[in-house]
Amino acid sequence: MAKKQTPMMEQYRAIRRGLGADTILFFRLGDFYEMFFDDAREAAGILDIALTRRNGIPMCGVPYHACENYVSKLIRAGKKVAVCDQVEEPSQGRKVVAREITGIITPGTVLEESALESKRNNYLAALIGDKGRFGLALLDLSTGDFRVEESEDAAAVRENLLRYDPAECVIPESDHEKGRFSDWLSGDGAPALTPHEDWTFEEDSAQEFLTRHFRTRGLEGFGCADQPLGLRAAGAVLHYVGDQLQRDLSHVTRLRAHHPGDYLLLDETTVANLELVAAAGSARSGTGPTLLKVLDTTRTAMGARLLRHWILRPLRRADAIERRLDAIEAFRADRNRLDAFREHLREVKDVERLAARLHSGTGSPRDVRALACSLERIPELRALLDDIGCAPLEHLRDELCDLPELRRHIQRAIVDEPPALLKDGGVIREGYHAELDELRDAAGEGKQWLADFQAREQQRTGIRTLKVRHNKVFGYYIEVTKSNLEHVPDEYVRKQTLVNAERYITPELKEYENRIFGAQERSLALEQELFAELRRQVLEHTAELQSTAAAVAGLDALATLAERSLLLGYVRPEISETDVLRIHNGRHPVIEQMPGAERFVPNDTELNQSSDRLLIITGPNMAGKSTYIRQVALITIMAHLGSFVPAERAVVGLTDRVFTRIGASDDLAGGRSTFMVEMQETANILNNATERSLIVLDEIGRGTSTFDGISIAWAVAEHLCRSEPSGARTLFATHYHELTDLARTVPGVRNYNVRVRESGERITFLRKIAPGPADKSYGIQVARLAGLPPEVIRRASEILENLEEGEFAESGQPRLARHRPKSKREHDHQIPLF
Ligand SMILES: Nc1ncnc2c1ncn2[C@@H]1O[C@H](COP(=O)(O)OP(=O)(O)OP(=O)(O)O)[C@@H](O)[C@H]1O
Repeated sequence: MAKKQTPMMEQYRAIRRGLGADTILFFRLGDFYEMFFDDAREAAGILDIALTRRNGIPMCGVPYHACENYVSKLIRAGKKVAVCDQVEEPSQGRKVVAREITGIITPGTVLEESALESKRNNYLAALIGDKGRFGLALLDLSTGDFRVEESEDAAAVRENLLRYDPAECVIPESDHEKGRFSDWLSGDGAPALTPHEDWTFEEDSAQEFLTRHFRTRGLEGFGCADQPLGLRAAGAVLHYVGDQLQRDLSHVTRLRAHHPGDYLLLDETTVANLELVAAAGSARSGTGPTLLKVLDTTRTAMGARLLRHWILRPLRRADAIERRLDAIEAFRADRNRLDAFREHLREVKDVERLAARLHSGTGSPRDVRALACSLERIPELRALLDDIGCAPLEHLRDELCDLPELRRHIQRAIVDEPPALLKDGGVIREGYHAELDELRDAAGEGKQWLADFQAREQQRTGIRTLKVRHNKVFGYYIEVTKSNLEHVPDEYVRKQTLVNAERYITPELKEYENRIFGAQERSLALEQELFAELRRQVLEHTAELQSTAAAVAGLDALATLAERSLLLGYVRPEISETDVLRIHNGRHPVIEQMPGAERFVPNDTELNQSSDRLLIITGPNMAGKSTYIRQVALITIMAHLGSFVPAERAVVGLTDRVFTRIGASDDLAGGRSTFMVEMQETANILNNATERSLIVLDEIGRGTSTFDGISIAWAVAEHLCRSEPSGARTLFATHYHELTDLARTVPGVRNYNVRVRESGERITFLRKIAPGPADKSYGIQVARLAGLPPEVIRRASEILENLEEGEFAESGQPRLARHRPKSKREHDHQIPLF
């Protein structure tokens, strides 16, 4: 386009040039934020708004007063939004009004309520790798949660990063250029990537940023001394958020060190396979049943976030697990107390995010009011824990602060139901501030005066339809319809002529108008001042509010687990330092809750390293093999997160990782076939399992030819049992009956089958696990149950018989075409290979 640019477009381009391709520039023009060029094309699609053209330039826009929802939508789509405002009043003679970027909102730093999910954290991550070690920092700006961890185990760091599911990840610029970490941070639901200057990740810079932020002399007090890389990542986070984005960080008061060894590691596949927080095939917040859904009856958003976190990061230290179990036990001991406690929790709002919003300056009068209402519940919560006699709960109780003076102050200051926006006024309660009351009286009297004035003028002029009205241009005026014009007094000053009426003012009216407006304006300004002061007072208590929020979250999660355990019939697991996993009458926590499902049949499990190391589970299709092996994994995970478990008794040895290889799924987008995915997952397990791991394998080798499949499955099973130091405890569900022979040759292998009862052509699923291999597959019976047409079933039976009788052609292929006389048995044994 050879057209000369307008000065405004030049200004736009100059500002846009400084921003990355993943950022959309909101450019303020009058009452709109406009987007141009590629920004406009992309945003119009995401926001579902019209894309137009002016002078050939693609553009779209959103009204400035409603921009929050649009920003939230873009952020949820993984975009960053730079807001560019006019920073001076337009004046004559100026070609273009000055504009500047006044804020950048990114997926990892957004605080707008509409962009956040109340029941999950919103993390900004930073990642750095150096000399074979990796450091990770995670900040949830919406709550103030800030943590670091470090490890030389790249896979563990990657898995942990994914567990936190960050919305955005900061990495050093040079790593980004080299494409480092790209395989960690790509794919569906991957975080927005933010390359950030290398020097901010250096040790010296990190030291400076962290000590400056936390106002400490050194970093020793954080207990992160052994995590220099974690601290470097944390430094970069502080620089990015505080210095580059200029966001308030004063509510980030703690940095916590996490040691990957303290947690049971769950990889991405396992989290998905076991449907811990999202149902199979569903997006991030899918709708199907999950473990989280069964367990989450939390009463507060803080509790919900914590419980989710516990499920994704179960513990690995017995003392920490026992503390949670003790707390649940104590809650369970008194059902009335538990119910009352949970009832009070209902009234506690999201104190953590309220405090963060107030820090960022976006907190509304309703937020402050909600804070006071929440604080009001604290004394009752504390009282309910007074004689509970359980150290972990007493510890949490002592962290609860009700800040009575602050609470009373807020209640005195703010009306019961404040408006959403401060600028609407009516936020501060009557009687709180004498001057405000006077101003409001003056404004109120003014309004009364207007009513009286109208009545008086009607009377005086005899014009019954005379009205005192108001608009933005003239302020207050008197309106008289055309038919009454002859009665208009001389002192009325005409301001405007309409088709049917004339508009007038009088000096008296104007004088009162000034009084009313003056009083209204001053009272609004005063309200804002008073509110700002109140907010300052709230912020002085940030530390107490945060510790209260953390304690409420913990208490809510524990009380929830107690309530669930009572309602769903769970027992306290016995945590063992040994390698045993012994479950008596265990159940699948999710399947047993499915509405309309058959009554769940409980089953036992015995796994240990010495004698029952690898269980081969055979049985017909649909018998319940997958359900059984998942249930064992889920019970193990539940015990580690400190929950009671669905069983009559469970002894759970401490476990370092749970691996799963379940089902077949193509990764078409990633260009990997079913079999390739399966083998890569298996390789990951064989390479990383330790003698402390639990492995759940469902149908290995199904994605290839039968003989290849059996051979691979056999070798994998042998390897798992034999190789040292691995020898993880394994559950192996399979249709390959050949594998049951492993029990004869490899020590530690045990056969189990899921029993069915056969009566004639019918089979009944008993859902019971019994020692020994299954005798046959019943594939055809299950196919009949599924409704395959009778002729297909008949023909399959026939082919099966041919196969069983060794009807092979010289080529080695079964003579499938051969038909048998009708009188022959139609349904019989399948060869185990089927
Ligand atoms: N112990 C049980 N009690 C009650 N119902 C069960 C039990 N185990 C499984 N089921 C039900 O049986 C269905 C089939 O179970 P599952 O998928 O585990 O079978 P499978 O043996 O793995 O089958 P396939 O070999 O075809 O994959 C489940 O969806 C569940 O509803």
